[in-house]
Amino acid sequence: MVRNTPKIPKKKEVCSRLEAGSGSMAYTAKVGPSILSSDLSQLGRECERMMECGADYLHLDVMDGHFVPNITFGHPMVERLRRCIGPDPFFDMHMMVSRPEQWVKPMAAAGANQYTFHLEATTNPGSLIKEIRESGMKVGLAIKPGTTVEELAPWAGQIDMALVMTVEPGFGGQKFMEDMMPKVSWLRSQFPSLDIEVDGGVGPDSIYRCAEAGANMIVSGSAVVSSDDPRSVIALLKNVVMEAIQKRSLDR
Ligand SMILES: O=C(CO)[C@@H](O)[C@H](O)COP(=O)(O)O
Ligand SMILES: [Fe+2]
Repeated sequence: MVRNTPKIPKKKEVCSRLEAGSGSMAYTAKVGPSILSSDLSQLGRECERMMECGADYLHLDVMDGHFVPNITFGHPMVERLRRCIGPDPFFDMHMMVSRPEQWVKPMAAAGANQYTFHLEATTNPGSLIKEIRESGMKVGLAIKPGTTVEELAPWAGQIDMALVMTVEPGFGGQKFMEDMMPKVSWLRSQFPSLDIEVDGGVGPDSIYRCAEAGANMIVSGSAVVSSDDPRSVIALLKNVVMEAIQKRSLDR
């Protein structure tokens, strides 16, 4: 797919943009359960349960049966969920869809907070980023395991979050791909203030590698949702990431 790419921004440019935007260079540890593995007939209740157990945000997986071989839900469900759960929980929409441009406005109207699209799904990331921002949402940019991090880098100065997939998108409950960690480390070294999310097979066994590599936004589906004690799993994931962030700041 031919993509219109800008030059890779220098570290300093990204930092000053983020400093200007947020007043701080610090990124924080956040855990966002993916509700894909939960009982979707009880979506509202499941989301409330996750927030009560200490989730920082909710990661909502939208699949269109075309970009990935699975179907979940779309903006009408998100709108209902927003009404049911209230204005506070942050909705990170993971848009595994072939035409991400199509759903920006409907998702914004439905109450989404962040629109994370796949780089592989568009020929014009720049105009999509602009449109998402103009719709009042934060911008996330995701890459599948086969996409290099260098392809994402030119956009890093314009996005709020980079999502490094640690499984092939489409299904929950898959095995964590440790060989994606160099992508996270590279992004963290080049863009020290960027929010970096990992998604797929992340749980108590794999969190140490994610945290050490530099991920700070942790999506966890089956490990959290299917646990007898989701509160403890969320707390563990968050603590491991917080400690890694602290260590990194002391090493600087
Ligand atoms: O986007 C996806 C899968 O495509 C993820 O959000 C998964 O749903 C996470 O679930 P686990 O792999 O943690 O079970
Ligand atoms: Fe996801």
